[in-house]
Amino acid sequence: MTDYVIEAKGLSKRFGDFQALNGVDFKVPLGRILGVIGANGAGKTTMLNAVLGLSSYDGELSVLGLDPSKDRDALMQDVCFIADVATLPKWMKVVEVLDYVEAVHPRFNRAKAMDFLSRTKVPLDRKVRALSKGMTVQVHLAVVMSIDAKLLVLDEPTLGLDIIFRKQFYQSLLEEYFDEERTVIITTHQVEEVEHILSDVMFIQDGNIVLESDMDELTQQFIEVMVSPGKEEEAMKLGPIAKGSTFGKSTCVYKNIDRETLAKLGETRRLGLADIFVATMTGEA
Ligand SMILES: Nc1ncnc2c1ncn2[C@@H]1O[C@H](COP(=O)(O)OP(=O)(O)OP(=O)(O)O)[C@@H](O)[C@H]1O
Repeated sequence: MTDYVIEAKGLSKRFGDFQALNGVDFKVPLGRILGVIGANGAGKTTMLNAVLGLSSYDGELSVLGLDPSKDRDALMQDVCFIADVATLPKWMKVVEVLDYVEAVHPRFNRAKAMDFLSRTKVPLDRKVRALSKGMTVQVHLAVVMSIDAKLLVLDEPTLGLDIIFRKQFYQSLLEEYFDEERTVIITTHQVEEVEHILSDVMFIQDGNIVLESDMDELTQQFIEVMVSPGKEEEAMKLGPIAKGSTFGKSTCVYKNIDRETLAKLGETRRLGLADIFVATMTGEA
């Protein structure tokens, strides 16, 4: 077994003429919660599908020491995932879904799933077909969170869920599911809701990884300055990575420039993940 849960080298995916993933290299260590952030169509799902052995790819890829393109069955013993299109058999009642998973998956903990569902309004005797969109996702999450897996991949897991459940979900993911023996990968556009649980982050743009960092390090690196009148020229000389304006004052975002230097230009503040993402991708503060 390698030290990394995932190791990718030159990982590529092409759909006809279109290069969806462009020879990316990355490593994901054990015991981390990685957020994969990118605009629509950036290549997040394409990357996760390769990791899960759901699609072919070029390049080298090892997941839990296995080759996902060849060893998918073995891999699925230790990997659990929820795709951005949550699908469950529509003809089954919720309780039958639990019966089914219990019968086929040796590491499924039914009591845990029941506990999870007891915090929702999902009726166990209702057919999946008759559940609301959010309830279907809740059932799906209850199932995957109750399987003892080494790698959990969540592609837009909270799509269609109300804000209260979304908060509860991420809280229980952190407090009840996650431990240092597991690794979780999450993609979501609701960056503000996950940033407090992430240990690492990866930004993807047009099939390339444009940033990879430890969360703590990342938030230390970026500082926004609301530039005081008369300091604009000085501010530009320090090479901001993004510019904008707030209340008629210009704002600049800097990467890796110490706070004391920047404080001479105006009021400074650290940025959240969403702002760092926008500044990095668009050059706008
Ligand atoms: N089966 C396919 N055939 C052709 N092109 C595809 C296919 N699947 C994905 N693509 C293209 O690859 C690119 C990356 O898609 P992907 O689904 O990985 O994006 P994403 O980052 O997950 O986006 P979103 O946030 O919108 O879900 C897109 O341009 C998409 O149209």
